[in-house]
Amino acid sequence: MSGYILAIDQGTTSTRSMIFDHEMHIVGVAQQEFTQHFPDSGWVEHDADEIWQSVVSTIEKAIAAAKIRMSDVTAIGITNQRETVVVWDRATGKPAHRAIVWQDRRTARFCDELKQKGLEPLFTQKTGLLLDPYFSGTKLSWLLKNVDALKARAEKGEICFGTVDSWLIYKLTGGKVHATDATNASRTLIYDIGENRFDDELLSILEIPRAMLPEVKDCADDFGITDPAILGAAIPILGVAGDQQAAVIGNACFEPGMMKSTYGTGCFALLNTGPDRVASSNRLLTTIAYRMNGETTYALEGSIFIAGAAVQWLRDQMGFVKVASETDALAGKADPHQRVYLVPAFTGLGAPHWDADARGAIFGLTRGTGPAEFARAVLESVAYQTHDLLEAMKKDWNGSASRTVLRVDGGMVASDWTMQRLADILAAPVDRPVVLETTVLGAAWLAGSRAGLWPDQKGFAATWKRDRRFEPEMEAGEREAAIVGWQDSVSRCLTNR
Ligand SMILES: Nc1ncnc2c1ncn2[C@@H]1O[C@H](COP(=O)(O)OP(=O)(O)O)[C@@H](O)[C@H]1O
Ligand SMILES: O=P(O)(O)OC[C@H](O)CO
Repeated sequence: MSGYILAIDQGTTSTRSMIFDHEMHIVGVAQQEFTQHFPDSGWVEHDADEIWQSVVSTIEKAIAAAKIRMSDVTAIGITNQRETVVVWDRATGKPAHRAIVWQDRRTARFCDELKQKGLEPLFTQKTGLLLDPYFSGTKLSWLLKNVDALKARAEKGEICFGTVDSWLIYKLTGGKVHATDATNASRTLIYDIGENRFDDELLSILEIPRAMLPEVKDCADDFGITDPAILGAAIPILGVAGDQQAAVIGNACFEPGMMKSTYGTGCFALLNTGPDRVASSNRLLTTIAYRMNGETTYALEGSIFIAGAAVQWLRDQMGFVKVASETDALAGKADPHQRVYLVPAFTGLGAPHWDADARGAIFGLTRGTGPAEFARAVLESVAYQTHDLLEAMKKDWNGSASRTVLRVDGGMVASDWTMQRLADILAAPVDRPVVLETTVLGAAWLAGSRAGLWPDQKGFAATWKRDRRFEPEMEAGEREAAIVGWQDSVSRCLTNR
């Protein structure tokens, strides 16, 4: 059977479009970075129009690279940076403000105020999230309070709110569809993940008009048809998921107890808990892993804000390496007798600490410490942070996570040294798949299976292939001492103890 799938991965720093053939092989790729705006300390914004242009341009280039025509594409899947807030004029499609990015901390004080009013348990019980600026709700509330006339216009239905997926669906369909999927909705802080609907009580607390919200659909669903005036063909959009959830799907973590961890800019570990909505007692998030055929599958999530970004810091700010891949060999040369720890709290700490005011620090420096020890500390910090997440997951989920093999993906898993250290620190095997582009594969599978072109869930899971399993090799005493040193370092950085 012929027919191609176009998958769009709209990430935090770049947009990627990929064309897959009917055998699920990648036959065309295009990637484009776009501008990061930092208008104030802790603020991060994107130009939604620039994002849209990057999507159109990478689609065209990917189509050209695959040597096909747009009309050869059977269906489109979209995956995206989550939580980022876009508001636009329903009639003209013009953004009403720059998008406020998930990393933006401007609503930290507002979150504190809501916590002081004792509202966090209510938000957590309904949304599975915490009152942290990371999520969309308080950012949207900020826009409604600070952009002239926005609230009045939103109440009249003239303004649309959406995460980046909604924005792209709206643009691709020529303004005909204002929708999102359940995974993206589950990150907004206004969506009740048990009832599967936006919640009036939370909307009222955050003063968000219902008239501006998108329709929420399953991940494999009908999200409209592209406007031929834009891409030259009318193609159905059949799959949508937030990028970390798409990685769960792409890594075929369909069974309860299966877990993936993605190492890109940040690191996000998700444990499939099946139809059970597990409430965390250890500051993890409860979120929607996917919703298919109206049935919700939940996950426990641990979110780490800085993973590969620390490697970029080593390269760009410290100048210790020229390219990220050099860190692998450099870390291997580090003096085994020095115990140097980097706590990469550059933008605060995420799970399980949720300390927006914590800042990074390095411990254990000696006269002999050099670039190799820094490189090792950077790569190890990823392993230690994952360890902390998994410990929290074990406590939350009857110890079952301890029996799980971790499936990994993302740019950083190319580093063998990091993957070996991860297995050592976790004292558990780590499986690296052949296809590292699991996020985009997940979005493609949602669309491809809905189109009847790709295998069903079981058939797709059977195609997952391991590139390499990293088995733990570190001696138990050494591991325990290393973890104690890490935990001591983290405790010295926390401001919310
Ligand atoms: N060989 C490597 N060793 C360590 N880190 C790497 C390596 N290759 C890429 N990275 C890191 O991985 C990140 C890129 O991964 P990617 O999955 O593309 O991220 P994102 O989707 O968040 O932009 C960068 O932060 C980069 O520093
Ligand atoms: O775009 P990424 O890969 O950095 O992922 C961002 C996450 O979705 C934020 O929650």
